[in-house]
Amino acid sequence: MKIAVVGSGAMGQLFGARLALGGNDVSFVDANPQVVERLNADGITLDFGTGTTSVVASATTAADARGIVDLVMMFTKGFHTEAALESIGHLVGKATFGLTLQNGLGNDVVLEQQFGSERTLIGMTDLPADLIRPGLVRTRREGKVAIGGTRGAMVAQGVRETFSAAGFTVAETTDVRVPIWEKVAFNSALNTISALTRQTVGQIGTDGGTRALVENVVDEVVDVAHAEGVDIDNDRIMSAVSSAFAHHTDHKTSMLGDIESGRRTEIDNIAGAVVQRGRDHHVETPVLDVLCTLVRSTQPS
Ligand SMILES: NC(=O)C1=CN([C@@H]2O[C@H](COP(=O)(O)OP(=O)(O)OC[C@H]3O[C@@H](n4cnc5c(N)ncnc54)[C@H](OP(=O)(O)O)[C@@H]3O)[C@@H](O)[C@H]2O)C=CC1
Ligand SMILES: CC(C)(CO)C(=O)C(=O)O
Repeated sequence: MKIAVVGSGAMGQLFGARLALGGNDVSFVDANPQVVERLNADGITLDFGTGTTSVVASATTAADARGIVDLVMMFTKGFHTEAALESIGHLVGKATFGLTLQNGLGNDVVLEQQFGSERTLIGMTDLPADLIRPGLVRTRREGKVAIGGTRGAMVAQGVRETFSAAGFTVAETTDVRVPIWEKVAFNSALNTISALTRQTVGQIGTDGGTRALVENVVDEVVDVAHAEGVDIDNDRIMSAVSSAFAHHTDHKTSMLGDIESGRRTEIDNIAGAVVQRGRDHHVETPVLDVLCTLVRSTQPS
């Protein structure tokens, strides 16, 4: 499959490298010319903790990217998706699918403007990626992806098979909104708390205070999701959280990474989007309200 990964940071490099190692024709697109240069010069090395794997990479900025692709995989931060999609319009043909596994809510709406609802694929991943430097990503093998279509799951089958063939664990799902919202619950808790306390995922798990806060946030997101008609499950979310505490011990969440680098966070795409939907449904989210306010006041304006 001919795939353009748009946004070649931690996750773009992880997924693009694994899909390339799986035999796909992957090109990387990024807004930062220095990232492009490093990827072309050094390729990408994935450090799984138990060993490393390397692959050559072909990267460009959007303006230099050429050729219609089968799949555009979005891995910018949520607030950059619209501009990034506009810049790669020339790679999109009538048969091109768009896929987002970005965190947060509302990514489907942005992709549908470019690909139409028939060709928009949405989903989630709980694989972690830490960008040590462009071309070196620390990650883990434990984790999965879930992929579905905004207009039903059938159209997603071919893309799911491509991911399976590249060695990803692809979760079975009848309603892809469920894993997306369950991941939003997970991120609303772990990403905000890590961003504010500067703790790694493992440290949040060993601190009784932050562990309790995680449970409060998850309860609130579950209430909002149920009000939206999405049947997410508190026990399943807490089990994913426990697994991250055990396996993703040293991982700094992407929101903590952003705070440490003085960059804007995805607070409005993740926890802020839940608060907004809570308001729409008259569901109170007092803990999330406080966390959102604190993260917003911590990030650069
Ligand atoms: N890191 C993780 O462990 C996980 C992250 N996610 C989600 O995946 C998504 C990506 O996260 P992550 O990889 O960590 O983010 P990064 O910030 O590492 O990577 C995003 C990349 O996109 C680039 N970019 C910005 N604007 C554009 C544009 N217009 N066109 C092309 N590229 C652009 C950025 O450049 P610049 O830096 O110059 O802005 C950066 O290189 C987020 O939604 C995140 O929540 C999901 C699961 C796990
Ligand atoms: C914590 C993690 C890795 C969950 O998989 C994540 O989604 C993030 O860092 O944004």
